[in-house]
Amino acid sequence: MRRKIPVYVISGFLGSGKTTVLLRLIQEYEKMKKTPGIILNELGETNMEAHYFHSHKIKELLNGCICCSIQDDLKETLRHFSVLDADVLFIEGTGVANPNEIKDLLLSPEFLEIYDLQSVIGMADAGNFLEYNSWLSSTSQVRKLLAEQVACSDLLILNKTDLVDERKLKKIEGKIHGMLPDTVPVFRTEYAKIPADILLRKRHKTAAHIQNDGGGTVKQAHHHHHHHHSEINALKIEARAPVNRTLFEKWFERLPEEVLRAKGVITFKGTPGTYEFQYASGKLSLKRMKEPHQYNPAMIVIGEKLKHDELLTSFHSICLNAG
Ligand SMILES: Nc1nc2c(ncn2[C@@H]2O[C@H](COP(=O)(O)OP(=O)(O)OP(=O)(O)O)[C@@H](O)[C@H]2O)c(=O)[nH]1
Repeated sequence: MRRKIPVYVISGFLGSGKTTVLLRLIQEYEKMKKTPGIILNELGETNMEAHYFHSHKIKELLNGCICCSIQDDLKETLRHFSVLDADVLFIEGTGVANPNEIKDLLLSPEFLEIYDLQSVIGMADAGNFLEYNSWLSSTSQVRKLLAEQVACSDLLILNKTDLVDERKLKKIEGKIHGMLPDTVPVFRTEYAKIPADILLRKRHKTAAHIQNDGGGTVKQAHHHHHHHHSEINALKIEARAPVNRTLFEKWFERLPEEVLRAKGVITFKGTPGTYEFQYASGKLSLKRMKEPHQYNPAMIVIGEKLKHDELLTSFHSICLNAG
């Protein structure tokens, strides 16, 4: 019989550090001379981070969430990966995915024969955790989603600890412990730096999630899952010409609060090269790209009840027409 493929599921809210930890997981497997397979799911229609993964066995599932609208695509992809020569499979859901759905699929009779779920690695963003959990500054949709993502973790990484002080970290840990069983370890990290043996350990106890019907066949436990992200969506904005850098940065400072995340690739007037950028935890970071790439400058903006027309108009007028 073929050896089961170990699988890690990476979960966590928008911008919490899932891709950062995924790149660490890939590195660890490459050190062991093993070939990782990756399933990457994005809410937006384009993956603006494809250059991180160009030499890997990767399947991108775009424009929807594998926990609901494109779950059939995930099933198809899992069938396809099972015949490929990958030593391990990493699944990164969108920042609004309910990881229970992915977990249940992996534990269903069809995939239980092929895959061996090692761990659901949950990422929490210390920079935003209290705000996203507060009824004063967040919606019930976001709060429920966060709680579900945390509760489903086999390992919880409290990331971005550089963005908050010790007092706040203790408060966040208190909340997280209240959402998790005592057996689930919580680790503080910056840029998801965590020892490999802690990260890669098999933590998922499959038996806890399945029932044996006594006749030798394994039945999936029945969960009632909820989708808490119907109002969180993505918008692609193309930058048809190089933009004024100062105005570009100002545009991010003035974004409406419903914008939770953005990422993309941009060129600036009077500056050579192409820049990749990330907007997460309310902060914009820019980095000049070293390698040649295949992108037309554009960004994916993600948020709750985004006003598409307003964002498009403001971006085009501020960035393209002025300066
Ligand atoms: N300050 C700080 N920034 C971090 C840390 N970890 C990751 N980041 C940055 O936060 C941004 C988002 O990180 P990602 O790893 O892309 O987050 P993600 O969860 O994959 O984001 P989504 O694409 O929204 O799902 C990037 O600019 C990272 O470099 C950290 O510990 N501290």
